[in-house]
Amino acid sequence: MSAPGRPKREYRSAQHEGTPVTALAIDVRGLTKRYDGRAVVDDVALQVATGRICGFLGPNGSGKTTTIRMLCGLLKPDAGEGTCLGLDVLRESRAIKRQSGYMTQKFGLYEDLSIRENLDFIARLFELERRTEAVDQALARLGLVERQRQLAGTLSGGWKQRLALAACLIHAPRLLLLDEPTAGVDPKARREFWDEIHRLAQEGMTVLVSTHYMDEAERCDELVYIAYGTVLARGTGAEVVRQAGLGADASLEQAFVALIARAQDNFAAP
Ligand SMILES: Nc1ncnc2c1ncn2[C@@H]1O[C@H](COP(=O)(O)OP(=O)(O)OP(=O)(O)O)[C@@H](O)[C@H]1O
Repeated sequence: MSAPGRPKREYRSAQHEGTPVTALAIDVRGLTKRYDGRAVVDDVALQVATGRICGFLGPNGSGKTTTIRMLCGLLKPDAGEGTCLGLDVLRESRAIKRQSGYMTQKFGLYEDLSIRENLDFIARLFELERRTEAVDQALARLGLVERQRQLAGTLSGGWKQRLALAACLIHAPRLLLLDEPTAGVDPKARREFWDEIHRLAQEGMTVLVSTHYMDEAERCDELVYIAYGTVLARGTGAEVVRQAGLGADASLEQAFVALIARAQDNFAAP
């Protein structure tokens, strides 16, 4: 786990200057979403301090994507309340969307546009005033300058993820919601991606990132483990291991296996 006490600089963004920085970038409780009468997210509470990297883990279908989509205002919760970036998740979802970057599981950019054209398109959607400058900054930040004319469809998985992250950053958000951003990406590209996430957090960006990779969980400041739509454990790695009822020398993977075994007894259909 990265050092919890590391100093933070405020993530500066031209678009959101003057917006107050709240101590908790995410502060929600009771979040619930039902489909066909079944709660797929059930009374979830999440608190993430500004500038922290929170790993969001859980088995397939446990409710991570649904939770993330409720946080960024793409999905209306059936119940729950709270704030993202100090904005009400129920009433101010438009403002939350403008100040957060959401990276979906699937590459969502245009394969027949170049890297630069994709970023320019996103900048237009956000109606950015200094569009060229924003695109240039995103290209430079993610090391994409030399490839800017390359068609997105011809990029490898790792470079696609870089482009997707650049697109998330184009409007200088203060919160990143990343849904399995490195799925299927090779270890070197994953490591570089995470180095960038840490640089952003050092500048004050808050990051909620879902992942199935244990080495990525290790690189988070804190973790939330969810299954059956319910939070089973949260805290630092050591705290999660303790909550799983294991000794201090147990791994995170062992902790998750123990937590899910316990949850199966409580939640699984007979
Ligand atoms: N629009 C929908 N209609 C009906 N059920 C849905 C819908 N969206 C999600 N679900 C169900 O909600 C549950 C949680 O899905 P969700 O995608 O949030 O899980 P997840 O933890 O992100 O999974 P994964 O790790 O596989 O991405 C699943 O059982 C899924 O089938």
